[in-house]
Amino acid sequence: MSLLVKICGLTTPETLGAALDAGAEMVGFVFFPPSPRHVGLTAARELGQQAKGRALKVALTVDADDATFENIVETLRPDLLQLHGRESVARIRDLKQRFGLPVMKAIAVATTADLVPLAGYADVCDRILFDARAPKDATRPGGLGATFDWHVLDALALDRPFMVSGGLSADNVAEAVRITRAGGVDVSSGVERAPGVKDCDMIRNFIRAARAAEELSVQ
Ligand SMILES: O=C(O)c1ccccc1N[C@@H]1O[C@H](COP(=O)(O)O)[C@@H](O)[C@H]1O
Repeated sequence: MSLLVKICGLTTPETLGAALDAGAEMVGFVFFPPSPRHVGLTAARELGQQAKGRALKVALTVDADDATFENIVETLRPDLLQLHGRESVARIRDLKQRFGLPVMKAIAVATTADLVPLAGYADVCDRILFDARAPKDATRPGGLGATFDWHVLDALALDRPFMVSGGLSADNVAEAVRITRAGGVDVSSGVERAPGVKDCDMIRNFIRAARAAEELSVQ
């Protein structure tokens, strides 16, 4: 199966256009006010219209309430909800029932102990995202450009599609795919000039590097 590439934290028509033109399968929009990539609802509506039918639109939230989800669903019309907080299995079940959308749960990883809750989440989620665990004093649980030890996933047995993220860039994406055997990769900081400032060339380079990794892995 081909590798899915997700470019996350897009905030402008130009950078979204670069991701779409370069063939990203998923484009992510961050709805988390403390993030430098946070998008308001008006921008989300416009970016959503631009991406419609060209890539899956992913709404990233962190422990959001129902009213926030209602606004996001109404404006962005997401194809996938990425839950990047401490959402419980019960909360995810409720969200899936309420909005009828597939869910990708982010699991914060530093050691193999972080994989313990996975079984419960795998039961209810459509996809899992393994991301680097943020430091305790971080202002956000992701989007920090930090990697984790990909070998933590060595013994992974998961009956759900999964992606990896955390500090990926054009320079390390091939190695991340080789070690984790992930079906998808997700990047934000690694295609930015400064936090929240995406760079079109870096987006294109990342997607090119991910495609090269894909070719190596099928040989
Ligand atoms: O991007 C953010 O600001 C963000 C905020 C809150 C939760 C997650 C966030 N980003 C996601 O984190 C991973 C890894 O990002 P990076 O490539 O290391 O910068 C990715 O899924 C981002 O979309």
